[in-house]
Amino acid sequence: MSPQPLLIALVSVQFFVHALVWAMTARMTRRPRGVEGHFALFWFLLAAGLALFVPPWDSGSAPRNLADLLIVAASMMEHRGLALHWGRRLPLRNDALALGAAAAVVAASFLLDNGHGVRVAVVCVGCAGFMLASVHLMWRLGRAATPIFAPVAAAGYSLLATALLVRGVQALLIGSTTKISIDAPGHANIPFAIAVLFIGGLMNLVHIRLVVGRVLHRLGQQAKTDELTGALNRRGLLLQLENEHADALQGKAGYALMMVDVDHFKAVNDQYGHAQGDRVLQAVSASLRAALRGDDLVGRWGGEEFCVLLPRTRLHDAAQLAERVASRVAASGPGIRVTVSIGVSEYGPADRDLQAVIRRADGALYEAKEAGRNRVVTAAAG
Ligand SMILES: Nc1nc2c(ncn2[C@@H]2O[C@H](COP(=O)(O)OP(=O)(O)OP(=O)(O)O)[C@@H](O)[C@H]2O)c(=O)[nH]1
Repeated sequence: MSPQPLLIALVSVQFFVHALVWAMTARMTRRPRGVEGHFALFWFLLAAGLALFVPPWDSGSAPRNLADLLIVAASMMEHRGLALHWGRRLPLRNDALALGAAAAVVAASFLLDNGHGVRVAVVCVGCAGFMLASVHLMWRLGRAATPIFAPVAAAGYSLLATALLVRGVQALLIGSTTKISIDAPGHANIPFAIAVLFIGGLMNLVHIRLVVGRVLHRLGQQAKTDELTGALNRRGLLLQLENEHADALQGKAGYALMMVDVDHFKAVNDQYGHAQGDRVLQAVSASLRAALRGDDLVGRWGGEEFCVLLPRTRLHDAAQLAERVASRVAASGPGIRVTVSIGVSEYGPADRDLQAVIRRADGALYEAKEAGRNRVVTAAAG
């Protein structure tokens, strides 16, 4: 056996292993139709396509036509996976049409015995087309989330697509006399097989980077979000507060804080039950967000207490916003009506640490409760 089929067999086994790993990932994440499932299918189709090149059949035989189609279908699955990653749901019809067109050309070349050149051109142009569509996605949608990775991956895919297009045109022009392809009969093109292995490894790295990045991003979001209300949790809001405070200490614009506490919430729970209480908390959180401005951040501070960060806001304006919040909550919903008490404070130049600003808002909230609830109390910076 010449080293060529052996090398192709090794590359194919390697790609089957990639397929297995992605299939396991899709199973673990329960996303068989998600990005992971698409990548599993991509690697499987590619590995199966390559496996068909291993036996030393003559170029133009049916298995090789099938291999070409499998490789084009693999590119389609990869493109669909990448599109899903960036939140695009592609109409399957378009891809099926592209694949159908490729199948028709391959079948025609097979029936007319037009041989090697046309088939190679179909594979190259088909794969390059899907790759260029992926480049478009990476550039348009991926850059915002990963400003370095997406352009680098897009550049890599563009290079590969260009090489494939050049090869496709060349195969058409030179026809079956070309000796570059892995299935050129009797031709041991070891560097080509090694290049396929190497490029495959890089593509798998792209897939791993995308999926791991997304999982980490989702975990990061979950760690900062309150599950019940969808607002930031205490940790998430504290991180933002610390940033805002650090900016204020460096002389940038100050900020104001609101501590918002639902009045007599224990009575709501006692009277209507915990589940209804939960719904009231969700409604209060939604009212807070609806009453505030785009930059303001709402966090659930604990239990039935919310904290709101108002960047670049002075005490007077914060107090007006707090009145708006209180009336919005009191007027909200056809369900159980509740009121809130609000303590407001602002950053002052003497506040070396964030806790001082929080303590003042807490103190003002306590005063609002003491004064009879359903009101706003402000605490000026010392
Ligand atoms: N349903 C529900 N209740 C909660 C949750 N977290 C805390 N609570 C309840 O919120 C209530 C808070 O009661 P208190 O601290 O006495 O305050 P309050 O009844 O609102 O009285 P004031 O604040 O003084 O007006 C307790 O009964 C807690 O069990 C939650 O996630 N869901």
